[in-house]
Amino acid sequence: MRRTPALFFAASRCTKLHVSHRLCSEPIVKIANGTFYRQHPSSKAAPGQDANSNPPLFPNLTLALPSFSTPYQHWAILSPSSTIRTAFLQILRGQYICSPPTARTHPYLSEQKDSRLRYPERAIEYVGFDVERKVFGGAYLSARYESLKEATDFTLQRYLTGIITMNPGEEELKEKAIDEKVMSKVMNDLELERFLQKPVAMLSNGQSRRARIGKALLSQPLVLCLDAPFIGLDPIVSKHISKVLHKLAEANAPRVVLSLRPQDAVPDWITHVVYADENGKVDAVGSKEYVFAYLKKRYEQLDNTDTMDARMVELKEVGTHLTECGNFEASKVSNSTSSPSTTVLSCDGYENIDPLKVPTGEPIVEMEGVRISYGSNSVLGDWEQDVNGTKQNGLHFTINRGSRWGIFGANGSGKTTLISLVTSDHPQTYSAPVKLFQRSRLPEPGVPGITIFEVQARMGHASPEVHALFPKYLTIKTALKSAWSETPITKPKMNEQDEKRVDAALRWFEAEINPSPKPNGELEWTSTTLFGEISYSAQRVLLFLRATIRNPDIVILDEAFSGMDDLARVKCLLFLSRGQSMELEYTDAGPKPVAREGEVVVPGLQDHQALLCVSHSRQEIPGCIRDWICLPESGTGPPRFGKWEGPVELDGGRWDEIWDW
Ligand SMILES: Nc1ncnc2c1ncn2[C@@H]1O[C@H](COP(=O)(O)OP(=O)(O)OP(=O)(O)O)[C@@H](O)[C@H]1O
Repeated sequence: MRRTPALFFAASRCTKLHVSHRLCSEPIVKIANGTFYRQHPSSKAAPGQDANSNPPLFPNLTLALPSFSTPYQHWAILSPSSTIRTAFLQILRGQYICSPPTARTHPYLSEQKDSRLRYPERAIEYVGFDVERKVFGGAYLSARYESLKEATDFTLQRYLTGIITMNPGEEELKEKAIDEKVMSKVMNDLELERFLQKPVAMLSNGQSRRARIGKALLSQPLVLCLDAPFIGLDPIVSKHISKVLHKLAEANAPRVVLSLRPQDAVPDWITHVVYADENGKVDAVGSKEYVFAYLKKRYEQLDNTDTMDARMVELKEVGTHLTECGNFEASKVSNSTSSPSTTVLSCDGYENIDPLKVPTGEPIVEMEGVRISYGSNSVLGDWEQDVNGTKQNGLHFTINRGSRWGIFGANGSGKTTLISLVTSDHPQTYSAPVKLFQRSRLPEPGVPGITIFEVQARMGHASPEVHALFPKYLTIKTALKSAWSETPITKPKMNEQDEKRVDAALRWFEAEINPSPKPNGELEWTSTTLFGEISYSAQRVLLFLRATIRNPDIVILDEAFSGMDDLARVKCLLFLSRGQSMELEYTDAGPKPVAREGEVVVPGLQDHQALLCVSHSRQEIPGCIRDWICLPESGTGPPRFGKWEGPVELDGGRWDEIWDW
C-alpha cells in the first residue's frame, strides 16, 4: 500500500485549513518531507548485525503539530506495530536521525522564555507503559507483599516529587518543590490523592499507570506523548482517563499525543491521525475523517480481492473500528452468519456455542473464606458471599482441573492479589484458608505442607511483574528453556522431548520473535539473540510461551497479551488452545484458524490443565474461557460469577455481562 502524492496534499491542506485564526503561531513540531533512521543511514552494519536493521522510518513524512489551533487538533498515531508507534512519538521529541536534518524543526520551542522548554526532549514528555514496574524499582510479587519496606520503597508522594533519597537536604527539597495548586489539580484529575502515602511498589497496574501520567504532568511539559495509555486499564478507568486527557488537551496544558493500537477505540476527541503500517510507512495522515475515509475505502477495495496478507487484515480491522463504540467483531459475526453453511470460528478456533465441553476434574485451588487486608484497608474478601445457599464471609472460589477461568474486575479490585495467592507469592497464603493441589502451605496432621517449589513447578505464569524482572541478558533459547527450571537463571531439568518442544515453538514463532527472521527453519538465532534485544511485543510472546509450553497443571496469564502486536496476539491465542494442530490463514474476513497437517510437538491446552486469565481487553480473552469471576470494588458487595457458552470474541454481549452494562 502506498501513500500517494494526492494523499499527502490532501493531508497537509487539511492540516492547514484547520489552523485558522492563529495562523501565525508556530508549530511545536514541523516535519517537511523527512525520513528517519535509528542509526545514521550511511553507517555500516556492525559485525553480526543484519544490513537491513536500519530501515527508513516514516519515509517522506510531512506533518505539523500546531502550538494552538481553532478548531482543536488532537493527534494520535495508529499502527499495528508497537515499535513503530513508539518510534513516532520519539521522533516528535527530536529522537532518531532525520534526513535531511533540516526537515524536522521545533519552531515554537525556540520562542520559549523558560530555557528548559527550548529542548524538544524536555518540552515534549514521553510516557511509555512498557514494563512499568521497573520504573518503580521493580519488585517481584512476593516482595510487593512483604511488610518490611526496602529503601527503594518510596511513597507515591515522593515518586511524584522526585525526592527519593533517604534524607533529602533542604536544597533538594527546595529545588524539587512543586507548586501546590498544580499538584492538587493533577492529583484530583487522576484521582491519586488516596494513594499518596502508599509505597509505589504496592500500587496496582492501573494505579501506577495514573501515577506515571501524573508525574509527567507535574513537570508541566508543552506536549505529553502517551504510548498506549489504555493498555491494562479497565473500561471505566479508560473512559475516565480519556476524559481527563481530553480536558488537558483542550486547555493546551499540555497538548496530548496518543499512540493507539489498531484494536483500541479511537477516543472521540482525537481529531487527527497518522496511520503507519508495521514497517513504518505512513499510509495516511490528516484529519480523522480523512484518514478513516481513506482506510474505509481501502477496506472496501480489499473486500473484492482474493489475496490477503497479514497487513491487509490489519488495515481491514482498523477500517471497521473507527469510533469509541466501534465493534468490528459483532459485524464480523453478523456478516458471517448470513452464510449458514460455514461455521464461524473465533480466531482461536471456537464456535459461538461451543459443543465441546472440557471435563472438569478435582479441585486444584480452593479458597474458603479468604480475606486480605493491609491494616484497616481490605483489598479482597471483605464481603458476604452466597455459598450453596448460605451466606459466608470472605472469598470462596474453587478452580478445578480442566476449568478455564477469566478473572475480571476494575483496576485495584484485587485480581493480582488473588493470583498471588494461587502462585503462593503472597505471604498470607500461609495463613489464609487456601489449598493448592488439596494441600495447605503449612503442614496439617498427617499431611505435609506443599512447598513453594512444588507449587511453582506445577504452574506457568506470565504477567507484567514476571516481565519486569526477567533477566534481559538471557538468550532467547535459555529464556524459553527456563520454563523447566526453578528460576530463570538456574539450570533447567529437561528431556529430549522437552528440547524438541522448545525448538518447535521457536520455529513456529520465529516471525514474531526474531528481529531479522529468515524462513530457513534454522535456530542459530535463538542462541545468539538476547531477550533484551528483541521488541517488547516479542518479549511478551516469549514469556507467554514460557508459561504454556510445558502444559503445566495451572496456566496463569495475567495481562500476558497486553503490549503484544495484534497479529502476534492472535497467533498466541490460537497456539494456546490448539498448539501446532491449527494455523492461521489470512482471508478477507480476517485471520481464520485452519487445521494443519504434520507432526504436533506442542499441543494446546490439555484436559488436566486449568487456565486463569486476567485482562481488561476483550481482544485478549482466550476463546476457551467458560467461567468468569468479576471482583467488586472495595465495599461494593460480593464478586459476581458467570458462565459463557462460547468465545467472548463472537458475542459482545458476553463482555457486557461482566461489566454489567
Ligand atoms: N503490599 C501492599 N500494601 C498495601 N496495599 C497493597 C499492597 N499490595 C497491593 N495493594 C493494594 O491492593 C489493591 C488491589 O491490588 P491488585 O494489584 O490486586 O489490583 P488489580 O485488580 O490487579 O489491579 P489492576 O487491574 O490495576 O492491575 C490495590 O488498591 C493496591 O494498591
